[in-house]
Formats: sequence, C-alpha cells, structure tokens
Amino acid sequence: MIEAAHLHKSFKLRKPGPRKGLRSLIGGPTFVKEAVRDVSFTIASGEFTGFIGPNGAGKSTTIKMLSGILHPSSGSVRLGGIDPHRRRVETARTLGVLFGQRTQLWWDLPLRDSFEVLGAMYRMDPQRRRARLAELDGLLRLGEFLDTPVRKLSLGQRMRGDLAAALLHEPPILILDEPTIGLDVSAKRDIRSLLRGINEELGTTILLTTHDMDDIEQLCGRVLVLTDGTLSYDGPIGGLRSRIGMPASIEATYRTLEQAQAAWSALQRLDSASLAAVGLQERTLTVQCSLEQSRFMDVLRKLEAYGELEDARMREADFEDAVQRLYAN
Ligand SMILES: Nc1ncnc2c1ncn2[C@@H]1O[C@H](COP(=O)(O)OP(=O)(O)OP(=O)(O)O)[C@@H](O)[C@H]1O
Repeated sequence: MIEAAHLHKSFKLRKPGPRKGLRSLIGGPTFVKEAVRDVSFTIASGEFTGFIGPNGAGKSTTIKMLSGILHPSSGSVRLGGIDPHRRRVETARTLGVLFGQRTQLWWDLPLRDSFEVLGAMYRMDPQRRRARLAELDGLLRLGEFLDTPVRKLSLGQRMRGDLAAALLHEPPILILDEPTIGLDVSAKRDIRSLLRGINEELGTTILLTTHDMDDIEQLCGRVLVLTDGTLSYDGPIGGLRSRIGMPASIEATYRTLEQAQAAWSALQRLDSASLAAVGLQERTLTVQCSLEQSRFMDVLRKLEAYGELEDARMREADFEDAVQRLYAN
C-alpha cells in the first residue's frame, strides 16, 4: 500500500555570508544537507505503523515525499501503486493527512460547514458526503459540536474534527503527524482509542509520526525508527525493546548493612554488561540488568550470593527513556 524505495532527499543550503546588512543576503559558500539518506520500506494494507526518530532525523521530509509535497532527490514512492508527485489528484483521493500542530478546518466556520467545503473540494456527491459524515460521527462522536465554530472547540474536539476532515473522502491511507500533541491525558486516551477504531473498523492503513512513546506502545504493531536520515530499525515493538536492551532495575534489600555493602563493592568490581550496581541506600541496593523479566530469578540468585535478601522489587524500564538512549547512541 505504501512503498518507499531508496528514498533520498538533500537540500542545497548557503552558509551565512560574512558581510553585514543587506550585503549579507548574498551569503557564503553553498553546502548540501542530506535530510533523508536511503530509506526503503513497504507498508501493507491495514497496517498501523509508528514512525519515530529524534528531532531533525528526517521524518517530516519523508512524510512530505510520501504525500507528494516534495520530490525525492532519488528513489521512489508509491501509494497504492500511484506516484504521489506525478499524480496529485489521485494521491489526494488515496491519502488523508493530519498535522496535529495545524488544522485544515476553517477557524470561523461551524465544523459542519468545513466538511461541506471539503466535500465540495473532493467533488463528493452530497448524499455520499452526508452518509460518510454520519459514519464518522458514529466513530468520532462529532454530534455534540458539529454546529460550533472551530475556534470555540477544545483541542481534543478540534483533533476529532480534523480526523474526520482527513477521513471524509474515504482515503485508504492516513498519515498522522503528532495527533496527540498538547492534549491532556484523558483526551490522548480518547484520540488513541479513536485511531484504533479507524484502523480496525474502517480498515485504514495508518502511518503515525509522534514523539509520544505511549502512542507507539499502545497503537502500533510495527515501528520504523529513523536516525540521521536512515532507518535504524524496522520491526515489531517487542523487537525494539530487545534491541535497546530495556534495562530494568531491581531494588534488593539485604538483612544487614554489611551484606548490602559487600554486595555493592563486589558488584562495583564486576565488569558485567548484563548486571550493574547503580545505587546503595542503607540496606537497599539498586542494580540494573538487561535481562527479560522471566530471568528476574537469575538476578536474585546472583544477589543472594552476598547475603540473605529481605525484599526485592523490580521496576520496569521506561520505554520513553530507553528510546531516548537509543537516539543518543
Ligand atoms: N526545506 C528545507 N531546506 C533545508 N533544510 C531542510 C528543509 N527541510 C528540512 N531540512 C533539514 O533536514 C533535516 C531533517 O528535517 P525534518 O524536518 O525532516 O526532521 P524531523 O525528523 O521531522 O524533525 P522533528 O522531529 O523536529 O520535526 C533537518 O536538518 C532540517 O533542518
């Protein structure tokens, strides 16, 4: 459904010139910025895929190439077999796009009127538009604010309206850029459950770009990680967890202070990639380990070599932190 083959995009930029005032506009020497280096992936119909990466990794540039706004310097894109840059009209029919940071609705118009304008832009038959709106109303619960001007909507309501606007013309593919940005916890939960419904009930293929790892964990079967213009990971979220190592920490409380101190100094000397002592507070030792939860008992057995344990608790690694570490490396 979405095919990207060896996508590459570079921009020719000019360094600021040494001169002051108007003459600085002439600028210095040019250089090439490679925003996307060599990205290939195929997304099948009905997949819900996450697209993540640190700031400046090239996600927006990739999305702009997928949606036909930018032409790749080399490589190719096909959306349902269509080249989005050459066939703009068919692409507009195939694709719905939502940018969380801006709206495609008319600020002063009631939501209902925005849909009328969009329906006319997509040359939808009014009867078909009304039927589709009724379907989207059932899914996105628009009824309560359909007659409210967009500027008076809460951010969560506006996002629901924007989702309906992106889906009005029944596109089989939806590209979302930060659809939960700025929302509070409950509105985020709401939007996520609506996105799940759109994917499952309408069968829409979704590519989701976000900096919110909860979006990815809760929605995406597959995740693409873009770092410095190249795909550094493409696979299921579980595989990303094991790739990162997902260090979990265990807090183990020994019966005596001496035992805890003995364990602390022994583990400090131990040069192990899978087990590291990271803190000692009175009788409680904190260790980090890259093992899966099923091997918690193995770690406990190692810790018991230094003395009897009174208590032990495992803290699951935070996915968000782990992904930030992955970007940093
Ligand atoms: N039109 C442009 N002209 C010049 N450089 C650009 C242009 N668009 C993007 N870039 C550069 O390309 C690189 C990738 O930018 P892009 O916006 O695609 O990253 P991103 O992953 O979407 O980042 P963010 O998460 O911050 O939105 C950046 O270094 C950016 O400055």
